[in-house]
Amino acid sequence: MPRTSLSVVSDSITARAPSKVNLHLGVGPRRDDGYHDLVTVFQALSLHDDIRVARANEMSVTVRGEGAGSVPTDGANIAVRAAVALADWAGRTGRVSIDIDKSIPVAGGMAGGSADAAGALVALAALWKLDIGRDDLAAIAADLGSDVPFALHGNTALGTGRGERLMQVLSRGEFHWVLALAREGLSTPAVYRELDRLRDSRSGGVAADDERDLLRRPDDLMQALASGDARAVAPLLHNDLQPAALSLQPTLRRTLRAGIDAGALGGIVSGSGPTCAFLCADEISAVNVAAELSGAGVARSVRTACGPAPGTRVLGTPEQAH
Ligand SMILES: C[C@](O)(CO)[C@H](O)COP(=O)(O)OP(=O)(O)OC[C@H]1O[C@@H](n2ccc(N)nc2=O)[C@H](O)[C@@H]1O
Ligand SMILES: Nc1ncnc2c1ncn2[C@@H]1O[C@H](COP(=O)(O)OP(=O)(O)OP(=O)(O)O)[C@@H](O)[C@H]1O
Repeated sequence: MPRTSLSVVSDSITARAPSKVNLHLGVGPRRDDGYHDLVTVFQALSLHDDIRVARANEMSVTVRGEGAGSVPTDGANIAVRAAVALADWAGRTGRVSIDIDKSIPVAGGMAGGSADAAGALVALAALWKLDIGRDDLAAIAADLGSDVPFALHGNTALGTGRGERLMQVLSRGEFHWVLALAREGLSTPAVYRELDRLRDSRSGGVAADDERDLLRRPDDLMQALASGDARAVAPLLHNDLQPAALSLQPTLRRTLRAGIDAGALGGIVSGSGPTCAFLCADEISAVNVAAELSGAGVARSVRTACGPAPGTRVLGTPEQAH
């Protein structure tokens, strides 16, 4: 009988978790708890991390790949926090090894840590054969971080609250992206703080009317996504955090300009940045834009990716792992 991965995975399970870009990110004023209400449209991208878990004598985590040197390998790693939270829910000890293979840039605004948390949750739920419903898993995910529920969900979704409340958005076809990875990361709380500072310095804060505008649902964008027309989507890309990210890393302006000059339909800072995401007309255009951006020297490295990608899932066969 051929050896299937299910026999392999009785000892270890690997989950694949997507990155994300926010096609629209409307940010309300700072709340009393320090968070900001959002209205955001997430799209999951094919750039992913793989998270492998196995039974062990004690909890451990290793990280390799993109930016591995700057990721903690102790209890501060969000995948470890996810394992502890799921073990608590299940009333068991969390003695597992977690091995993370990163492709998602660290502190890049593409929810890399959130992907690792989602990957640990899904892989461990399978390893421990937990009978856990989608809602309980989403609640644990939301406690770990605002982007973690979307990393579980994948595809394209409207996020509200702090980004953890999700509704599926209809998106037709495939969108082709080029990602320009920056040399230095940006801290998410620092970017939100910079947005508050810019707003306070300009107008003394956010007025009630502005607040309604900031948190308006982007219906035009949602229609464009349903039509599958990248040319209609591109001019509707919007990120309220972009001015704050540009204020903290002014060289990103040059990156955004270079992507448009190279032929992208539109470009945006991804989430809290500093990764810049460029939407292209098709796969060939994306390859050309990526080549030109690489040559322009405005990024540490350049990748192509497709969206929407599925949510975090267990890799069932060895073939699927490629
Ligand atoms: C920028 C985005 O990636 C857009 O999807 C997310 O809003 C960030 O989500 P995340 O990294 O999962 O963030 P969390 O771990 O929940 O929060 C980190 C910090 O970001 C800020 N934060 C995050 C989410 C939110 N809706 N408002 C905030 O102000 C807060 O300072 C918070 O302490
Ligand atoms: N598994 C992990 N992967 C990456 N970073 C981690 C991980 N665990 C903890 N961290 C810490 O979290 C910080 C933020 O990393 P992350 O890659 O999630 O940022 P991000 O992609 O900008 O987040 P987001 O897009 O959700 O705001 C890192 O600087 C790192 O110290």
